[in-house]
Amino acid sequence: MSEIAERPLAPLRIGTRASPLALWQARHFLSRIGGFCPMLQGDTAFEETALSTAGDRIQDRRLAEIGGKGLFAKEIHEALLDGRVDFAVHSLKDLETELPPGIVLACLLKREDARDAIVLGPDCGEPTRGDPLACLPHGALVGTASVRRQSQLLHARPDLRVETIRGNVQTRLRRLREGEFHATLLAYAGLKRLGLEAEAGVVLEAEEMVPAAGQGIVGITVREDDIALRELLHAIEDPAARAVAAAERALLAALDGSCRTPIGGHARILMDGQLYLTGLVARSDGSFLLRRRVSGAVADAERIGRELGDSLRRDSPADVLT
Ligand SMILES: NCc1[nH]cc(CCC(=O)O)c1CC(=O)O
Repeated sequence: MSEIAERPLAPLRIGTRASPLALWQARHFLSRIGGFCPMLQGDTAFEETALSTAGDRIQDRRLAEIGGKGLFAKEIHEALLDGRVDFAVHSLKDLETELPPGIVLACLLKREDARDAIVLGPDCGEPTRGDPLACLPHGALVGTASVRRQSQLLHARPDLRVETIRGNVQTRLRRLREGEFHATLLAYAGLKRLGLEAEAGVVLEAEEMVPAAGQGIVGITVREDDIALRELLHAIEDPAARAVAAAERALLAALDGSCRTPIGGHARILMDGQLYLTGLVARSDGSFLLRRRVSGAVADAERIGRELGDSLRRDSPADVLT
């Protein structure tokens, strides 16, 4: 056994990004684990390390331009592998599908609402019943850095204009209030966790705006050889979150799009016990959009995801998935 593997269980060192949302998620996880394991309750059980990542430092460009999701996790993976932290808490949607050797996704927490919400600025209409996008005036400027949200918006409403806006949730809301944009789209899960759900003007159904794979799920990574911690984390994992995440992440991996490809993936387990997976591939400008829904046994989640990904890939024009 390595030195790292022989350390006592407490204090556990937790690695997280420094944003308010990341810190909320880290503390939420700590309360879950403390509730399960009395030895890990209270302030002395954990040490929190807020890690600054390249994704957080570079704020003026689209993620797609600067290298995508890996930017958030790279420094966190390194801290894990060096033994500076024992586990790391992530928004699953920001975590690449293929983790570096030696790191495993040991635990997924129960999913928060996976839908996207429209946050309306001062110049927008009131949300109405019926068409959820009707609150956006003709030609409205929508701020988002997500090609997935952009493509689906423009497909439904070609009159809209989209401009890149990044930064954490609070920064985006401030810029919206200052009148830089008519509206922005954010994950409803993030708003709820920050106590900002009242900001959501309209919550879009997953069929209207297919969420990102893993949206609303918090995932915990650990070193592969940390068997004791993996067992503990396995015990608090939400099996439904594991199944839907497996389907959505297999879909994403099979599509193998670049980080510039708009891809959506959303799975649910319904009352009949079956897993339903919606996948989406689009062109950023909305001129092509393909959405497909399949279902199957929960135990086959990964295969369902892979097969849907393959089928979407087969039926998409060559320029979309390059
Ligand atoms: N890419 C940033 C990010 N990563 C996770 C969330 C929200 C929380 C979640 O999806 O679990 C957000 C903010 C957003 O997309 O509005």
